[in-house]
This record gives sequence, structure tokens and C-alpha cells, in this order.
Amino acid sequence: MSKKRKASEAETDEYPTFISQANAPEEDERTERKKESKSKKKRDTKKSAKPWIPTNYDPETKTHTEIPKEKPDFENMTIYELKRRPDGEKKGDKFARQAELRKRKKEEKVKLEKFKADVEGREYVPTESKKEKKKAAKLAKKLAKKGQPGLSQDEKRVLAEERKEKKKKARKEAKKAEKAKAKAEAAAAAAADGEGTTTKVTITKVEEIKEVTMEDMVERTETIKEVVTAEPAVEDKMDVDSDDSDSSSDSSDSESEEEAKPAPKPAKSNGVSNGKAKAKPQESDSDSSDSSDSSDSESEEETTEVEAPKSNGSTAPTTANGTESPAPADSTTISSYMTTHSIKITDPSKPNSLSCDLILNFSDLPAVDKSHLAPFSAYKSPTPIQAASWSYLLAGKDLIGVAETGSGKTMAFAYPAVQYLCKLPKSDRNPKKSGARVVVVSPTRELAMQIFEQVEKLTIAAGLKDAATCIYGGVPKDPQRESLKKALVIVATPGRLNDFLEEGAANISQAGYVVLDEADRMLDKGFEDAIKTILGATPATPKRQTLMFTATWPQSVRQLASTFMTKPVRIGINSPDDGDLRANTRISQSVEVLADGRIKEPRLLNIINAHQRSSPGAKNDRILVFALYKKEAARLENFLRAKGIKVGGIHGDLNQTTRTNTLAEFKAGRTPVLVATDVAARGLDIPNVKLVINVTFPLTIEDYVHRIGRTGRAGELGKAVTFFTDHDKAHSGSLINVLKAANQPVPDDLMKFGTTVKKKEHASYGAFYRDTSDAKAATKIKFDD
Ligand SMILES: Nc1ncnc2c1ncn2[C@@H]1O[C@H](COP(=O)(O)OP(=O)(O)OP(=O)(O)O)[C@@H](O)[C@H]1O
Repeated sequence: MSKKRKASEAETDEYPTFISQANAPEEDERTERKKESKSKKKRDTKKSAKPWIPTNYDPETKTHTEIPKEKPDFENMTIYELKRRPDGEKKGDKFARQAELRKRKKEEKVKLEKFKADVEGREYVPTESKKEKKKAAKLAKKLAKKGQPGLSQDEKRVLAEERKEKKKKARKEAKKAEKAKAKAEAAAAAAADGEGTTTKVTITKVEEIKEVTMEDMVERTETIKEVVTAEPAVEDKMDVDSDDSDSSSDSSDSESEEEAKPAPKPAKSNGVSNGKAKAKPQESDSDSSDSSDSSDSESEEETTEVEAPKSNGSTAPTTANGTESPAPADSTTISSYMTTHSIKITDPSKPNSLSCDLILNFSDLPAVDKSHLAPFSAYKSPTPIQAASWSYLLAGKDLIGVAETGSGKTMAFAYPAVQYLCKLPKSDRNPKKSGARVVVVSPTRELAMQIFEQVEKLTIAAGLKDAATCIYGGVPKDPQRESLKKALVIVATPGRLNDFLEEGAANISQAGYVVLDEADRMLDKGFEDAIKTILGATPATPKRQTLMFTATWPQSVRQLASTFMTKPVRIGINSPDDGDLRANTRISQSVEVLADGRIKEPRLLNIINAHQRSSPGAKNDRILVFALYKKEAARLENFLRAKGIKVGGIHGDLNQTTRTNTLAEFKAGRTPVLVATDVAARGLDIPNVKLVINVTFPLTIEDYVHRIGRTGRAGELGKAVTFFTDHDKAHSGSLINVLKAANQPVPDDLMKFGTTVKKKEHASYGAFYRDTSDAKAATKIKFDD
């Protein structure tokens, strides 16, 4: 019986249940027991097992050494980077990241409060945190209950310390105020001794700010200076990788702009420039001869040009430790400023006015509240493009701003954007009701993130917390969708923004301030449709203020640009009207004509090694290497790494997290060499890029100017080396022109390719497309390995 039973039990394990139904209860029990013992075993082995630790195995010594875990470097991350939760983040890292974020936010808040106090001329008193308030209230309660004599030793000590601290602070503040007063008096006396006789314009001037960063807030003194307003003397085809159209996917108007635009009030101009210095040009030009710009709708209208004689003057930002003198004050200085910086302003809506408005000092910059100027505390004075464009933008005008790479265009459009928001009635600042009010579009994800960071500094200073969001492809949509619900400012790449518009998650129907950064790229055929859709979702011009900023403004996009704008003011800084290109003159450019493309790699290594050995500190200089194709970039990166160079790479084949992290490593200087495609050509502002190497020439000469513009930024000097081969001969003419215009040497070998300027356009990709059909078969250079 027992044997029989056993057999039937064994069957039950292997045969379907209906066979063993008679033994069901026992079988249940048995299976249950088995299961239990199995899971117990599992638990036990789990408990005893050591966690797996990644190791390196050395075959010689036959030992394993633990690979040290790489901790994210939170200290070197920006607030924006800290806010983003990386995929698969460990709990410990999350806490550390959040702690760092809290710390940074607190620091920013303190800085802002200090700055506000400084501007308002009052003593800075730190606002108590909730915890501190609670503690103080508790102490006060205790005091009230017991009375002073009943205080414990600890409480007495705390009180004494607080008193001491307060006294110390008061003494410091008094000293500071005294110093500032003395400075102001000295400056006023100097001004009275100096200039002239007539008193017409009052200019408030920010005292020199030495090496000030966001950490050290401004020591600011106002000096009233009286000046004479004398009449001035002059007064992806294949794997070509360029940008991120990301995911799937008006009209010319003669109406008077003043009537239609809900323009924020311009600064008062009572002869006294409450923030603006006026210069009268000697000559005015009712310009119908501006044929070069015939595409602009206003070309036939009477326009006013304020132009200064051409010069090679630097239009670089003047940094706190920069070499340029403080901002000019009187009208003579203004006109010489315009001359020095080759500023040309064309305002078609003011045919009878010969004056132009420049904002030469931050203290002159109209602001809803002076504390909104906090982000400028790091700078000494506005850059020429900022000085020239702010008054027009604050007055609600459409504007095309063309200024060299690295000259501060972002702040030129971002500051008026935030002021525009601040001037809206509160009821209109409700994203749930009226959607976003400001839209900034950029061609690449990294550039969008960078612009967002600048915009966020301004919105935080203006007390508009979480008002801005950054929308770009390659990352999950959900968090972005969520952020759109409370966004007043959207900084975006076109593809992802269009996706959100399609699904109704983004509302820009009342966005009255729209910026196309890198406008020529945005208007080129590759992006044209996406931009039309985006602009079509905003209010029609002239209800919409439309801005276009770039360093290169080819004729090919001007006609299209004019259809999106109403009588735009055109500001060119050292930029010729005929569309000729000007590269940043602080970059020394050299072109190496290579007979054989196969020597590009060894030559590249040579140049990098030579640079890194050129001085003790040069090892850590950032070097940016440009390739045209994604695979080429990956190949160069692997080649350099194999040769012992610390190198990273960014191109369209990499996922966004890798791209973002690699760029952060490069920015922080931990990876001094970066190989990139044209996704990094435009707009990226990376400090201390000392050398740019173009291994393969870009698709367009404009891209060349943008690529080399990653160095020599914000007043710094830079160097660019470009390899030029037979494949690039179509660009020889335009390259020669760019070199000549920047007073750079033109190698004889380059001249041999000819000086004719050829411009090819592709039906789908426009000027930013490379037609390789006439190129030799890829027998020498093979990118697809
Ligand atoms: N007034 C100023 N004084 C000094 N530096 C400034 C000033 N305004 C902006 N900058 C700095 O200049 C650098 C370049 O600015 P930004 O990136 O806006 O240049 P850009 O003209 O947009 O360049 P690109 O054409 O390459 O996009 C940034 O590091 C920015 O912080």
C-alpha cells in the first residue's frame, strides 16, 4: 500500500493533476512543504552571498583589484544638471544630489537677497529659515515665561553670541557704506572737474566691479555724472550630423508697429536718459539703396541708419577683468563706441528720427526692479549687441541682431524677455490659463539647455520661480509635459516642441515674445517647416514680438525672415550688409592644406600633443575637434583614446544622457579633448576652449565661422586649425574671404583652389546640406569602418 501510494505520489509530480485527484489533500501539503523548503534555501543562499563587486583581473599576478566606484561630481554640476534625475540613479547619489541642490538654491537665495539689499541701500539681514524661526520662538516663549534671570547657561550663551554677531555685521556694513560714499564723492568731484559745461544727460554708472562672480555680489556705487550732449562727430544627409530636429516630426505687415504691439513702455527720455544714452548720427540714410538686403520687407521703406565707420574693433564682452575701459558716458564717447565696435542700426519705423538709443551701463538698464539685474553682477558692462539692442527690445520692437560668436547675444534677448513677463498683468501670467508667453527656439539640444540656464538665472532674479522650462528630444517626455503646465517661458528644440503642440500639451497661442536663436540655421530648409508650424501657433505678427539672433546672416534666409517680422530693427555689430561673413577677430585661424586625407589623423595627434606640451598648464586646456560625420567622430575619438589622450565624444548617434554627461565632463575640464560633429558647432559656450581643430570642413562657411567661434569667447583669445583637402575645394573662395576679412594669413596652397565663391543649396536641406556627388569616391578616406 505504502509502495503503491508512493508511486502515485511520484506520478502526481509529473502527471497532470486530474490523474492524482484522489490524493489531492496530501499532494497539496507536500507541494507546499517543498515550496517552502526551496524558498528557504534561496533565502539562505541570498543571505550568505556576497554582493558582486566589479574588479579588474591582472593575469600576471592573478589577482583581482576592485574598480573604484565613480561618484558623480555634484559640486561641479550646474543647478540645472542637479535638478535632473539620471536614469538608474542610486539612492545614496540621489540624496547627495538633492542635498547639493538644496545647498545651491540656498546660496543663490542669499546672494539675491544680499544684492537686493545692496541695491536698495539697506543692511542685509538674512531671512530666518523655518527652523530658525521655530527655535527663536521657542526661546522667546521660554524667556517670557521665566524672565531673563531664569535663563540657562546655554540660552545666555546663545543670546550673547547672537548679539556679538549682529554687532560685527553692523560694523562691517557701516564700513562698506562709508567706503562707497567716499568713492561716489570722489567720482562726482572728478566728473565736475572734467567734462564740459552744459548739463543735459544724466548717466548713472556702476562702479568698476573687479573679478566679481555670482559668489561675490556687487559692490555698487552710483555716481551721478553730468555730460554734454554735443552734436557728435559721427555719431542629415547620410550621417552628416548637425543639429537636433529631434523627433517626428505671419505675414509681412505694413501696419504701424506702435499701434499694434502691446509694447512694454520704453525708458523715459526727458533729455535725461533714465538708462539710455542717445547718439545722433551725422548722416542719415533713407535707405532704398540697401539692395543687399532687398529681401527685407522694409527695404523699400524709408529707414534710418545709424552707422559708425568700419573698424576691426572687438565686439567681445567686457569681462570684469577685461581689458576694455569702462562704458562710455557722453555722446562723443558713444559715437566713438559705435565706431570702435562697428555698430550699425537700421530702424525702419522711425524715418524721421536720427537718434539711436544705447544702454551703456547696467545701472542704466530699465528694470521692473533693480534686483532683476543680479545676473549681470558678474559683468562689467553690456556687450555691444546688448548695449545696442536692449532699448529696442524693451520697447517691444522686432529685431534682427547679428554679432560675432561669443559676444553675449543670449543675454541680449533673454533679459528683455523676462522684463516682458514681469510687465504683464499678474492675471496674464497664469500658464494654466494663457500658456507660455515667451518662446525661444534653438537648433540643438545642448544649446537649448544652455540658453535655459541663462534664462533661469534671470527668472529667479525676477522672482519667477520655475517659470522656465527646457524642451528637447532624446529624453522622456513625461517630465517635460508636466513642466509645460507651469511654464511661462519655453526654451526648445523645434521637433520636440512641435510634438507637444500636436498633442496639445504646449500652448503658445499667447506667446508675445518669440526668439529664433541661430536664426539663419532655424530658417534654413531643414528647419523651415518646423519653424513655420511653431510661429503659426503663436499670435500673428505684429501682436507677436519676433527676434532673430545669429553670428551669420546669409542672403538666402533674409526673405523668409522678413515674412515673420514687422519692420524689424536691424543691428549689425561688425557685420557687413552684403552678407559677407565676419569671424571673431580674436581667433587666430590657420589652414593646413593636406595633399592626402589619410594624414589627417597623425597630424591631429601631432597638433594636440604639441599644444598640450606647449606650457605647463596647457595639458588641461580644452581642445574641440570637429568632424563632419557621426562615424568619423566616433573613429577619431577611438583613435585619440588609443593614443593615450583623455577624450570624449558627442554626436547624434549617442543617447542624450551620454551627450549631456560628456559635455559636462568637458566643461569641467576632466576630459580636456572633445570630438564632436556640428551638433556642437553653434552657440555652445564652454569656458577655456583654447583650440578648435576642424578635421573635416563643415557643410557651409557659416558653420565654419560658428565652429571656430567655440574659442575666443567673451573677450578671450583663441586658435583654430583647419585641415583642407581637395574634397573641400568648393569652399576655398568663401574661406579665403573669411580669412582676409579677419586679417588672417591665406596659405598659397589654398589660393590654388581658386577664389570663386560657390554656393550650393539642396532642395530639402538648403545651404546646410553637403552634396558629395561631385566628391571623389571614398577611396582615401573611409568613414564607415
Ligand atoms: N556683458 C557681458 N560681459 C561679459 N561677459 C558676458 C556679458 N554678457 C554675456 N557674457 C558672457 O559671454 C559669453 C558668451 O555669451 P553667449 O553664449 O550669449 O554668446 P553668443 O553671442 O550667443 O555666441 P554664439 O554666437 O556662439 O551663440 C558667455 O560666457 C556669457 O556669460
